[in-house]
Amino acid sequence: MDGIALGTPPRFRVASSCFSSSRFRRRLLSLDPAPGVPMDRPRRPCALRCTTAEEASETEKEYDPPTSGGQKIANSVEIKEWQNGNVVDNAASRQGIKIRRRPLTGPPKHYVGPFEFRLENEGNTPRNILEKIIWDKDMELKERRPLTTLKKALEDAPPVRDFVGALKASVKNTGMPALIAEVKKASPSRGVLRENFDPVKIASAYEKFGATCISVLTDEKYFQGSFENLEAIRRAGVKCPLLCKEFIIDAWQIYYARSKGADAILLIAAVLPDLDIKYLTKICRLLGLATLVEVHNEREMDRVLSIEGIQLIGINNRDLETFQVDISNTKRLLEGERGELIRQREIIVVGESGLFTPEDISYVQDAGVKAVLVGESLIKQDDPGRAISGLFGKDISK
Ligand SMILES: O=P(O)(O)OC[C@@H](O)[C@@H](O)c1c[nH]c2ccccc12
Repeated sequence: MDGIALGTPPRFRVASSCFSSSRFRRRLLSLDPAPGVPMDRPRRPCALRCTTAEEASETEKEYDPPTSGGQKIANSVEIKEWQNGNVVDNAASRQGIKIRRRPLTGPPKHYVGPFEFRLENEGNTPRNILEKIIWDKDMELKERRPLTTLKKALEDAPPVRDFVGALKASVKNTGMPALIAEVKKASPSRGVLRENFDPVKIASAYEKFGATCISVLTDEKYFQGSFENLEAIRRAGVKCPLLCKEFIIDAWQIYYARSKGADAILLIAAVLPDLDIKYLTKICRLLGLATLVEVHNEREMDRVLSIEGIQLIGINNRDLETFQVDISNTKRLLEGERGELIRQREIIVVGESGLFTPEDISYVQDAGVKAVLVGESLIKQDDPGRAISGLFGKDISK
C-alpha cells in the first residue's frame, strides 16, 4: 500500500464547500425520509467528512453510535476511526480494499527556473481504472449542489417501488432467475456498446419483454450514462423498479438518486469499507431504497456476510480493476459454507456481468443465483427487448 494516499485522512479530503460546515451537516441531518418511512435521524454520514479538527471533535459531541434496526453497527474503536477519518487509511487496508481515496493534493510542485511542474508517483496517480473512476467521482462530487436544494425534490420524488419484492415474486412465478436488464451506453472496457441510444425506448422494451427490474448507469464520464436517463425512464411510466448504477462514495448521491426516482442503489464492496456500507445501507433504508451490495471475491463476500440485514448481494463476474470476466466466479463464491449461509438467511444473490447465452443463465442459476444483471448482451442487439428471449432461450414476457 502506498503511504501518501493512505496517509491523508479521507474525511478531511472529500469535504466540498457545501459540506464544509457543521451547520450544513445539521441541515442534512434534519432531512426527512421519504413519506411513510419511519423517521430515524442519520447521524454521521460518511459523506460528511469533517474539514477541520475542530469540526471532528464537535461532531464527536453530537454523535451517537450508528445503529441499524436497533442494532449497533460499530464498536467504539471503529467509531473513533470513522470519526477521525481513519477508515480508509486503516480499516480499509485491513479489510483488503485496494482502492485508495484521492489524495488531497496533487503531485508535489517542483520549480526549475520559471517553470513549475508536478512529479507523478505511485501515491498520487491512480493505479487502475476503478481507482481512477473513484478519484474522478470524488472531484465530481465537489461540484454537487447543496443538499438543501434536494429537499423539495425528495418530497416530489415518485414513490419507491419494492425492488427486492419484485425479484422474489418473479422467481416464484417463473422458476427462472429474475432479469435486471441494464440501460448502458458504454463502458471503459467495451467502449460504446450502442450508438443509437434511446434510454426510455430501451427500458420500455426491456419491460415489455420480461425484465423484472431495470438498472440504469448514471456515471457520465466512463459509462456515458446520466441521472437524467434515470429520471426520464421513471417519468415515462416504466413500472419495473429501477437500480441506480453509480459509484457511490457519499450519502449525497443516494439522496440525489432517490430524487430522480431510483428504487435501489448499488454499493461496491471493493470501494467501501464495512462501516461505510453499513452507514450507506442505513441511509437507503431510511429512504425506503433497496441496496445491492456488490462483491467480486471471497474476502468481499465474507465482509458483506458479516454485515447484518443485507438482503441483496451481487456477485460481479467482472473484476473492475482488471476488467477480466469469468462467470465461474459466481459459482465459486456460492460454494460451501457461504452458499449455506446465504440460503439460510434467504439473501437474494444477483449474478452480474458477462452473461450471453441460455447456458450462462442456467450455469449461474445452478450455482444459486435468483437474479441476473445483464447489459452488453442485450444492449448490443438491434432490438434489446427481443434479445431477452434469446438470452433465456425462451419468451419470459408472460
Ligand atoms: O454488460 P454486462 O457484462 O452484462 O454487465 C452488466 C453489469 O453487471 C455491469 O455493468 C456492472 C456490474 N457492476 C458494475 C459496477 C459499475 C459499473 C458497471 C457494473
